[in-house]
Amino acid sequence: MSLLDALLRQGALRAIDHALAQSLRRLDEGNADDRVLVAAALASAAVARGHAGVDLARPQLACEGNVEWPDAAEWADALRGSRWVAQPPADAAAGQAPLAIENGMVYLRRYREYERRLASGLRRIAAATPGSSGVAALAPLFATLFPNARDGDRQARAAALALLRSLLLITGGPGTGKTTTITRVLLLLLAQARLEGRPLPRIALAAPTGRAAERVAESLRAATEQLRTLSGVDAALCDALPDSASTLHRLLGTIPDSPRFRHDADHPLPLDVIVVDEASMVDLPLMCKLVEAVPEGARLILLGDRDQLPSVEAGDVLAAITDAAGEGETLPPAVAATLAPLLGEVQADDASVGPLSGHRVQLQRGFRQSASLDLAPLADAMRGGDADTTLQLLREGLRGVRFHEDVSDPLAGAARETLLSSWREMMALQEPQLALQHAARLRLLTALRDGAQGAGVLNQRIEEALAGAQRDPYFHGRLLLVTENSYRHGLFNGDIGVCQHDAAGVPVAWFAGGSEGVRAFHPASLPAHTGAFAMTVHKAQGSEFDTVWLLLPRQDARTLSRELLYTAVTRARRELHVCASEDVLRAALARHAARVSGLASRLRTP
Ligand SMILES: Nc1ncnc2c1ncn2[C@@H]1O[C@H](COP(=O)(O)OP(=O)(O)OP(=O)(O)O)[C@@H](O)[C@H]1O
Repeated sequence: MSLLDALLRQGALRAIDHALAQSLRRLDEGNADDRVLVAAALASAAVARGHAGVDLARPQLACEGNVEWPDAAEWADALRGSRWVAQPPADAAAGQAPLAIENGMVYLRRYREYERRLASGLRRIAAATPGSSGVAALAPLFATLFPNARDGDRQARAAALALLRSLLLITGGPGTGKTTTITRVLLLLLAQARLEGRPLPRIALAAPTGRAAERVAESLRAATEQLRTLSGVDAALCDALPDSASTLHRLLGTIPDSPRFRHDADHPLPLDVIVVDEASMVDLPLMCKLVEAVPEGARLILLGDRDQLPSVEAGDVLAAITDAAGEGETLPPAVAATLAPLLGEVQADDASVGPLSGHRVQLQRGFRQSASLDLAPLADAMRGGDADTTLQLLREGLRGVRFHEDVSDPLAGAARETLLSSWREMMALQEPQLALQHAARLRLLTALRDGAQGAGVLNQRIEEALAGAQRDPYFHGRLLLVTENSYRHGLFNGDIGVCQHDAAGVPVAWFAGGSEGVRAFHPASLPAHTGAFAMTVHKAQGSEFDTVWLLLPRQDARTLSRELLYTAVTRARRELHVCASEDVLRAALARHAARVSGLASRLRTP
């Protein structure tokens, strides 16, 4: 039996992966090399698992078939001999063949092109260097904004570097001050333009989801209010800071029924500074399209936490870019000299390892300390995959963290009433705004979408417990999660709403936003949505809740990883409950959600 047929029989391939291989087989009139067909099916399967392509040395990452895989070198030779497989030089387009092979990876042509175009776009932006002549003149304002600049303050380093870089990555965990820093960067750029008599830069702030956009805008407004309290900061410049953020899709301008956007390389964004928050959630195609739409001479600043889950779609783009940019511990000597009026003496060396080195600053100190939750040691242990420390911390107890060891159903037993009573409180509210605020208090997060411990079943059980088996599908107090973007409604994947019945008993779905703070929709007119009392960790990315209950599955599952755990626990603001067994925690922490991608190596090439 051929390898392709064996994989199909084992159910290891999706119908669509198999269909691609079959179409090549038919075109070759039955003479096709089985290894080429399997590579085609795996390249397609790989994308569905978030990889840019299939690594021939690690095919099991794309598909879990129980087969003997071909030797990687011989497999690559067979592919190079096929008319279906292009072997383009690194910087050249792949031509018309449906597959491309490069550095031991086989790609569907489109994804190889996204990767190549993204790498070339990022190198283009990184290579443009804004003038450094006005830097010293900013020293007084800089010292006001960053009083600890000369003591190695990372936020100050990031802000200073932003003045000299067109491409900058500011990475850091929750509460390390990414938004605070970017607000000050934007103020400095406005002040610089003012000092030099130039028009003020046109600035846009964007995020991959509507919820993440709302959150960053909220933090930016708070950071701006803080700036107004500093003496020496011009209120007119504060007024010129952005006070809203949009989704990346909206920024780029969706075209109905088209994967293209209104803004692209031929119609670049009419902007000078583009800031993208939660960049870890941006996938390969979207990041490629964004970067191509950045006009010549404009700045692109990416903010994110590289230890969080990568995007659901093909990518892990932020991780690849940060890998290529290096740790950013030191500055190149010329940059350090230029920034000396702002930062004092900074460690410098010229161990430049590629076009992106010196374009990243990692913020390290967490500022959002909660009096009730001591999360940092646990988040650090999970991020590093340290299972012993994680278990020890969970068992010994940290402030605000409870470990429900071996509990696999928080809706049974002692926890049930704790969870339900909070939601019942929300159901008793009549004010949509208050109910939406209450909704952010508690969330049950699960690693799985399907099955008994999946978000779907958990929601059904919670809804039944709250409103009965014969419940109105839009009962008063039901939480809703939007699962697709709808520009018509202004509702986006990940938005949370609450149903309430008006005085006449008519159900209305309320969402945050609009001039009044809340917007009303008829439930029947909503875009695709589900219940939201429980949700997957993936869907919770970009949101925070006062109390998080994290449920891990009874058995290890492929979706579990240290990134998933880290993302889940860092959603909690005040209280975290973890329901898991030791075995599953260990298995999850041993796994990386890393994605196969050639982007980092493309970005290291000068
Ligand atoms: N240098 C600082 N000194 C004191 N407080 C700070 C400093 N930087 C940030 N903060 C405070 O820490 C909190 C978190 O900051 P901020 O929202 O900028 O972090 P973030 O990294 O953007 O967080 P998120 O994880 O939500 O994206 C805010 O309350 C902010 O005022």
